[in-house]
Amino acid sequence: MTTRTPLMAGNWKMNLNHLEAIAHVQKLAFALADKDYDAVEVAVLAPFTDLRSVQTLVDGDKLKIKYGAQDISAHDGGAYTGEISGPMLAKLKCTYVAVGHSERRQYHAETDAIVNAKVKAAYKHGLTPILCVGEELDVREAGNHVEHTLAQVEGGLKDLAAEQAESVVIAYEPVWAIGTGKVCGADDAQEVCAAIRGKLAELYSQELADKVRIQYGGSVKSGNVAEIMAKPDIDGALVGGASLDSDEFVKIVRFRDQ
Ligand SMILES: O=C(CO)COP(=O)(O)O
Repeated sequence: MTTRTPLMAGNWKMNLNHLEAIAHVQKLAFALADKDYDAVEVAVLAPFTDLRSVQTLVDGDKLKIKYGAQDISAHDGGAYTGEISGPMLAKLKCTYVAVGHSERRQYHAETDAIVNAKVKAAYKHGLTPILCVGEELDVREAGNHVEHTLAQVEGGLKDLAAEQAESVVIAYEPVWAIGTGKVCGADDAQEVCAAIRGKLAELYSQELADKVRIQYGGSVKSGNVAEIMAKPDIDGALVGGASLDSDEFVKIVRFRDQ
């Protein structure tokens, strides 16, 4: 049985300017410094305009906090107004990049083919994609949530070699639980996360599936994180709203202390 280090990542979405980002990361670093948090990996997914400031702080103070972006262009460079490329993110030493977040799928019409191209762009430039998947409410109500989510996993990883896929992070984020306060029950989240691991075993191997970290995201808070993290196939959380409050995010990172 492989041991997977939990990954607790804050997705700031379109919040915190670069000055607020510096203050926020400083608070996180201070609050996490008094105790060894090696057992949990902590990351922030910041707006593009914050990344240089976050990099300077993390490098300068040798912080263990990892950082990354919330999107990546499928293209390496050129006439793509408003886009940010993999080489640009790599130059800023980003570790992670979220790909296929439901808000990108919904508001920017990202299809599985686009998401797949972005996953490949991330690997091409040494970034680890956090591939976001999950169903809308009507899909869950129709009982098709597992099938729908697994199709997104398969589409996102299409033609990806095992050497790459073994380091992917998959975030299961049921759309109806995002920003709504409606957390998916821990057993329901486990059901889908276990199915995702099963799909990875089918696509690659059980050994690879056992290595991949699968996060849950959707209204995660300090009050529900321990129950979610107790599930065998859930290896971390992708936290939106609650990651903007440094005290609350620190409590989430320290879910084991509860
Ligand atoms: O979308 C999310 C993280 O990517 C979840 O957002 P909330 O934690 O605000 O529900």
